Amino acid sequence: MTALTQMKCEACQADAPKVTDAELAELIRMIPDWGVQVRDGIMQLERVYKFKNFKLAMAFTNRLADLAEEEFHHPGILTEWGKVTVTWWSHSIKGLHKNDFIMAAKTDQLLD
Ligand SMILES: C[C@H](O)[C@H](O)[C@H]1CNC2=NC(N)=NC(=O)C2=N1
Repeated sequence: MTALTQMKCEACQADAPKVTDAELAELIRMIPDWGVQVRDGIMQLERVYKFKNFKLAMAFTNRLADLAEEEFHHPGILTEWGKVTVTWWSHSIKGLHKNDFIMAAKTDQLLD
């Protein structure tokens, strides 16, 4: 199977299917540092990245913003001193799409 980081997001229409439980179980194993949260009934992927200071946290945030624009798929981002919380879900389907797993894997690559 192609690595998530080699894939591109697809345009996610409102009628696009959410990942099934089986797909979720398979995909979440590919991004072991990410957890699943449910907020207002919406399933989301979330990871907290730690940094030495605010400047490094902000630099990562800006790289993530560029990635989101490239893929036209956008995360929730909370940037604090030494910490960035990144949350991925698909607004159009109010849940998780394969795009979110692709973007989580590509977010991890920003650390390389
Ligand atoms: C308004 C804009 O079309 C939408 O927000 C696009 C672009 N970015 C997006 N990002 C995410 N995470 N989900 C979407 O459904 C989405 N759709």
